[in-house]
Amino acid sequence: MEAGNSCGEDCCVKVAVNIRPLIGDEKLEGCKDCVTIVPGKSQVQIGTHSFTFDHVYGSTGSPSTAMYEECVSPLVDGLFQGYNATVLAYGQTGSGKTYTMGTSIKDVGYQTGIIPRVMNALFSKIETLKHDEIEFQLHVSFIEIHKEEVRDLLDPSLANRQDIMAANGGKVNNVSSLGGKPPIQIRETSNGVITLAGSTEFSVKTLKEMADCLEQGSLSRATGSTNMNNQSSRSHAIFTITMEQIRRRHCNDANNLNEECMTPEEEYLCAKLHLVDLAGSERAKRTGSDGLRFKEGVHINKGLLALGNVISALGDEKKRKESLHVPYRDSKLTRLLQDSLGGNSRTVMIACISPADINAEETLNTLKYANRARNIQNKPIINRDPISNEMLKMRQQVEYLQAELCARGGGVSFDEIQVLKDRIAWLEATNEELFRKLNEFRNRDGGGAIEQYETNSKVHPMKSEGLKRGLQSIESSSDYQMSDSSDSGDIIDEDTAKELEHTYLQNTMDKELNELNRKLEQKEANLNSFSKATYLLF
Ligand SMILES: Nc1ncnc2c1ncn2[C@@H]1O[C@H](COP(=O)(O)OP(=O)(O)OP(=O)(O)O)[C@@H](O)[C@H]1O
Repeated sequence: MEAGNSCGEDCCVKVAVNIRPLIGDEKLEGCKDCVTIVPGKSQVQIGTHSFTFDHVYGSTGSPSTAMYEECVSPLVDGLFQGYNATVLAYGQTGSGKTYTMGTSIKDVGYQTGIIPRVMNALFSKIETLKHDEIEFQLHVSFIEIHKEEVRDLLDPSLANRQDIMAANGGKVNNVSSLGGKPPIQIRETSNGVITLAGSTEFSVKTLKEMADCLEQGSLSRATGSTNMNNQSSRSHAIFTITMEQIRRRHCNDANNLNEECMTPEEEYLCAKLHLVDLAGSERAKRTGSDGLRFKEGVHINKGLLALGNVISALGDEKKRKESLHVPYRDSKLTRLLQDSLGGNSRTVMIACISPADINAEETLNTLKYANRARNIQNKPIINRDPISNEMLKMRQQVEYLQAELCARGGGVSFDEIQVLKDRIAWLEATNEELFRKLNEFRNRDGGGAIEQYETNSKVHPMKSEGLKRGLQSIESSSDYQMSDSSDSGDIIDEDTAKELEHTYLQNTMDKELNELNRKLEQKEANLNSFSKATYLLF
C-alpha cells in the first residue's frame, strides 16, 4: 500500500479516560473511590494531581455510547475515506480494558464493547453505501503478542486449543506448549507499512462472520489468573479490520458522450483499523509471585516500557522537530504499532482506570502515561494501492495529452485540412499541365530553343547580351510589324526574323519555367504544413 493524499493537518493522538465502577472484590474489601471527575472539563483528579484529557467517561457501568460516538465513530468514518486508525486500551490489570474493547465473550462488556459496536457500525454503513457503485471487501486478523512472540489467534490449528482450555477450566497456563503455527514475523514494506508475514486473514462478508472471528480469537487468547484479576489477559491482543473499497464513477456529462465517458473511473482505497487490548500495565511483582506470571509480567512491562519510550520520543516537541530516533524496534508491540504511532494513522488511546484507593498508585501511573500520549502528532493520509495510484496518474496523463492535442490542433480544423487537400490536388493537376506544355514546346522546337537558351544564358554572356537586345526589339516589334504592314516601311530579312522568333520562344520558356518553379515551391510549402497538421491530429 502506498501513501496517498495527506489530510493536510497533523492530528494529535486523542486520549480518553474510562473509569470503571468499583467491582466485587474492591467493594468486599471496603475500598474507597479516590478518583474524581471535574464536571464539564474533561478533567480527572487523584490526590493532589489533576489531568486534562480529550474526554473522560466513568463510573456508569457499561462502556458508554458517548465514548463510542465521540472517540471511535469518527475513526470508523475515516476508514471509508481511506484513513488508517488505531484504538488502544491501556491500563493496569483489572482496570476494564478487555471489557471496554469487548474482546472477551465471557464478559458483559462483550455486548457493548468497542469492537462489537465497530462491527455493527461498519456493516450498517456498508449497507447504506452499497447502492453507490462502491464495492467493499473486509478482512480480519487477530493476533496476540505474548512473551515477545506474535501469535495468530485465528490459526485454524488452534481450534483444538479451545477444548484444552475447556478441560483446563478456561485457563491457559502455558500457551507455548499448545502448538499452532510458528511465530509470525513483523515486516516493513519499502514505503513504511507494517505487515505481518504468516498471519491468518479471513475475508468476511457478514457481521456474523466477523463476530465469529472475534469470538474464536478471544477464546484462543492467553489468559491466566493473577492476584488482581482471575481472568487476566496476559498478552497484547490486536484485532485488525482491513477494508478495501473500489469506487466507480461514470461521467454524466450529457454533452460529452464520447467513448472515454462510458468508461468508469475507478478508485481503490484500503484502510486498516487496529483495535488493541493491551496487557496490564502494573509492575510485574503486583500480579503474583508465581514464576510464570512474573516472567509474563516482565515481558509485558518490556513492551509497555518500549511503548512508553516511543510515546515520550514522539511527544517531545524538541525531539520531534530534530527528527530524533524513535525506538520502535525495542519491542514487538511498538514495531507493530509503528505506523499507528506518530505515523499515518488516526489514533485514540483509552486509558482505563480503577477508582479504588488500593489501586491509586497504578491509576496515577496510568494517568501520567496517558498524558504523555496526548503530545504525539500523527499525519493521517489516504491509503491508495500503488496500482490504483499508477492508474490515476496515467489517466491524468491521458487527460493532459488530450487537452494538449485539442489546444495545438485548435488552429487546424477538419475544414482547413480539406481545403489543403483540394489545393494539393489542384497543384498536382496544374503541375502535370505545365509539364505537358513544356514537353510540347520541346517537341515543337526539337529541344533546340531550350538548349540554345540554356547555353546562351550560361556560357556566352556576349550572345546573351545580343538576345536581350533582340528581346527589346521583339517588345517593340508588334508596333513595328503593324506599322510594317500598314506602311510597308523597313523590311526585316529572313535570318533576323528567325533569330527574333527563336529569342521570343526562349523568352516565353524562361517565363514559364520561372512560374513552374514558383508553383512547385508553393506546393512544397503547402504539403509541409499539411503533413504537420495531420501529425498533430493523429
Ligand atoms: N465498566 C465496567 N462496568 C462493570 N464491570 C466492569 C467494567 N469494566 C470492567 N469491569 C469488570 O472488571 C473486571 C476486570 O475487567 P477486565 O477483565 O476488562 O480488565 P482488564 O483491564 O482487561 O484486565 P487484564 O489486564 O488483567 O486483562 C471484570 O470482571 C469486568 O467485568
